[in-house]
This record gives sequence, structure tokens and C-alpha cells, in this order.
Amino acid sequence: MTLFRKPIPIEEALIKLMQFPKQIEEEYIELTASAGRVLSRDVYASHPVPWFIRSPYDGYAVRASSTKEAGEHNPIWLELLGIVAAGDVWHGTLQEGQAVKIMTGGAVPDGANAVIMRELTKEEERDGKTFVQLKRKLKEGENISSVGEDIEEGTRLLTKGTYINAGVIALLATFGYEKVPVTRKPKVAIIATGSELLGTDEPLMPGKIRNSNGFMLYTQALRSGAEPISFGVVKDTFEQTLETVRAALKAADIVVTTGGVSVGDFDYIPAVYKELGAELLFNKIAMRPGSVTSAAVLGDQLLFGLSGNPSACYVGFELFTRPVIRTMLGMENVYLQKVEATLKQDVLKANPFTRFVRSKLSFEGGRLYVQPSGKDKSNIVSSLPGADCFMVLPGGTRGWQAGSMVEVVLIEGQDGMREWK
Ligand SMILES: Nc1nc2c(c(=O)[nH]1)N[C@H]1C(S)=C(S)[C@@H](COP(=O)(O)OP(=O)(O)OC[C@H]3O[C@@H](n4cnc5c(N)ncnc54)[C@H](O)[C@@H]3O)O[C@H]1N2
Ligand code: MOO
Ligand SMILES: [Mg+2]
Repeated sequence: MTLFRKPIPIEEALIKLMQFPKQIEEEYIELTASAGRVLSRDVYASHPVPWFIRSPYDGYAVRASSTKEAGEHNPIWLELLGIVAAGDVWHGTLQEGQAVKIMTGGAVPDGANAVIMRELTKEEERDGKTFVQLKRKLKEGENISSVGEDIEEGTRLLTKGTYINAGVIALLATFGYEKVPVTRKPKVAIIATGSELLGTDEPLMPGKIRNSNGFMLYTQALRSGAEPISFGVVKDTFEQTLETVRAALKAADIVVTTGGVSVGDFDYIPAVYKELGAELLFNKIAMRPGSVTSAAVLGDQLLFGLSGNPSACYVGFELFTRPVIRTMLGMENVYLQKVEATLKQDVLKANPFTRFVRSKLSFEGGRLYVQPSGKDKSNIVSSLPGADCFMVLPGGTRGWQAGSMVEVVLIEGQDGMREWK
């Protein structure tokens, strides 16, 4: 086994990787179940919104021309013919000198072209008839929600690849989508490798630690839009690792392992890739943490060999596995969103490789600040709970001082970038 591995830049690793993922098939699911999923088709407006003329206020529908004499010192009286609640329709055509009482959301009667708010009027009974008093002129179209005011018929409202949030759900409901076309969630098998790993239900024993990466990756897979399938923990033996990876390839679209990927005697992931006949795409990246992040392709399936070190594993998933999952979901802006922020404290340790420091953003005085969310070492787990971004510190010999502008990639949001630059 050759121990030397040549690190490649992140951009190069992504180019190699991103030749492979293909969008997977769609399925139709209940509207309420579609939150957090991704649309597999464009959505067009099958009718205008509103599709009939509506009143935006509780008030009276009138003909604007009937009010032209009205003024503060010249009240006019219109005859009240009826009432329209939201959901009702008033049958008939409103004439000059007439009014119909209308509630917010009610259909404005034919012949009416303006609405006056209730607070500006008063009603009076005279000779068995009801009249409504106005002291102001109305313009044609005043306080009217016209047909298509919100959405014109035929407009493309949503494109395939859109993440379904509450606003998207509202739009889909508006157009009567009982079932929603979404991309099936890519299945991501998660295997934690390591003879030292205990379950959460096991007591600590000498030399052993609990498997945290398996659960962490499960949650990262969920966040990225995938369906995680846990394959638990495998001992560091070639046979068990191979067998579990084989089973995972049968059950999932993507296989993610953590640990066993470096140059240790019991790091079997490189040998497993070889045995399977998978083509190795890379096994060393010029970044920290996660320099050992590896990937291979077998047929149309990708295998990710993420580091066993918790922070390195976390970063490796977000930078490399997530964009693959997002591409399979048919999304367009698959790379983590980059922004700039002001460094809140000195980060003086320099490194020849680009670093992704687990960090936390804050707003102060309208300015975006960033600071590390804990210790910056690959084997650290305690910096992860507070991390909502990675600070990107390009490789070099110098450290960074408080007040400098730094690049930050966001890990909690749904927005992304089309290219990794
Ligand atoms: N001689 C060298 N040694 C190492 C190198 C190197 O280049 N030359 N690289 C170091 C770097 S960088 C990393 S990162 C790690 C990567 O190691 P592996 O990916 O092979 O992972 P393991 O050796 O299996 O485990 C590393 C570390 O993480 C702990 N671990 C593993 N799995 C889990 C889990 N599921 N939950 C929590 N913690 C886990 C494991 O106990 C080890 O402490 O290699 C360096 N070594
Ligand atoms: O590749 Mo190891 O990255 O330090 O974290
Ligand atoms: Mg190792």
C-alpha cells in the first residue's frame, strides 16, 4: 500500500464528483406531507388569483359614479339592497344610487366598481328602506381586488427543484394541488466503522467511545433532503466492512461511511473500494478538517468515505455529499451559500490548507459577525452544536485578526449557489 496521497483542491474534487449524480424519479405525495421536499415539476397558474373581483374590506360596494357629488359637507345617501358575506354571491346588477353591504373577501357585485370602508359610513332606516351615507368621493377601482391582481393566469409560479416551504405550500393549495409532484428522496446509507464504537445504550468501557458520527450523519442527511438508512456500526475488519458496504449499495442510492479511510492498519475503506471494483475519485483534499475525505463511484452509485474524526466528518458531508444529494433532488443551487462577515475575534493559527472553521454568526449594529463555535480541531465534537456556518480561511502562513472580512458558508439554510467559487 502506498501511504502517500496527493491532496487535490476542493474545486477539483467537486468537478470529479459532480459528473455522476442524476436526478431521481418523481412521486406524488399529499400536500401536507410535501413540506421540506423538492418540486419535480414547474407549477403554472391554472387560473388568475383572485379569480373573481373581491372586496379587501368590510364595507359597501358602490358605483364610483354615484359618489361624485359626495363630500365632507355634502353627504349623499345610497339605497342598500343587500349583503354579501365572504363565500356568497349577490345576484343582480348594481345601479346608480345603490349600494350592497360587503364583507372582506366577498365577491363584488356586477355593476359595482368601488368599495368604501364601513368606518366611513353610516346606515339609516327610512320608510322601510335602508340607506347608507357617504361623505367622500370614490374613484373607479378604489378598494377593489381585481382579477389577477395577485397572479395572472398562465404565469410560471414555481420551477422544478424548488424547496417546498410554507409559502410554496400556500401557493400549491391555492391551485388545488391535493397531491404534489416531488423528487423521491435519495436514499443515503450510513455506516459507522470502528471497533472502538459503542451504541448510545452501552456503558463506556476502556478504549471505547460512543458512535456519534452515525447519528450526526443521519441528521445531516435529513437536513440535506435525503432519506437516511442507518447500517449501524461495523467492526474494523475487512470482511465485515465489505459485507456491510455491499448490503448498503443494494439498499441505497449513496453509501456514506465514516472512519477507516486513512492509512491505519485497520482502515479498510480503501481496500473495500478496491475489492468492489469501484473507481476512486479522490482520497485526499487540500482542506482542514476532512483532508482524508474520499469518494468512489461504482456503476451509477457514489460512495463517500468520510473521516472518523467528528468535525472532519461533518464538514466532509456538507461540502461533498450534500451537493450530490441536492443534484439528485433536481435542485439547481446545490452548493452551500457563501456570504461575507466580520471576524469577531482573532483566529491566529495558520495552516497551509484551506480551513473550514465551525462557526456561529451574529448580527450587531446591522453588521454580520462570525466567530468560531468552539475549538478548531478535527477530533472535536463540542464545536458542532453551536455551528451555523463554516468560516473559510484560505491556506497561507498568516492568521486572521478580529475585524477582517472573511468568507462564510451557511449550513442551516435552503438557499445555495449554482457554482462553488
Ligand atoms: N499517519 C497518519 N495518520 C493520520 C492521518 C495521516 O494523514 N497520516 N490523517 C489524520 C486525519 S487528518 C484524520 S481526519 C484521521 C482520519 O482517520 P479515519 O478517517 O481513518 O478514521 P478512524 O481512524 O477510523 O477514526 C479517527 C478518529 O475518529 C474516531 N471516530 C471514528 N468513528 C467515529 C464515530 N462514528 N463517532 C465518533 N468518533 C469516531 C475514532 O475513534 C478516532 O479517534 O486520521 C488521522 N491520522
Ligand atoms: O482530514 Mo483530518 O482532516 O484533520 O481532519
Ligand atoms: Mg484511521
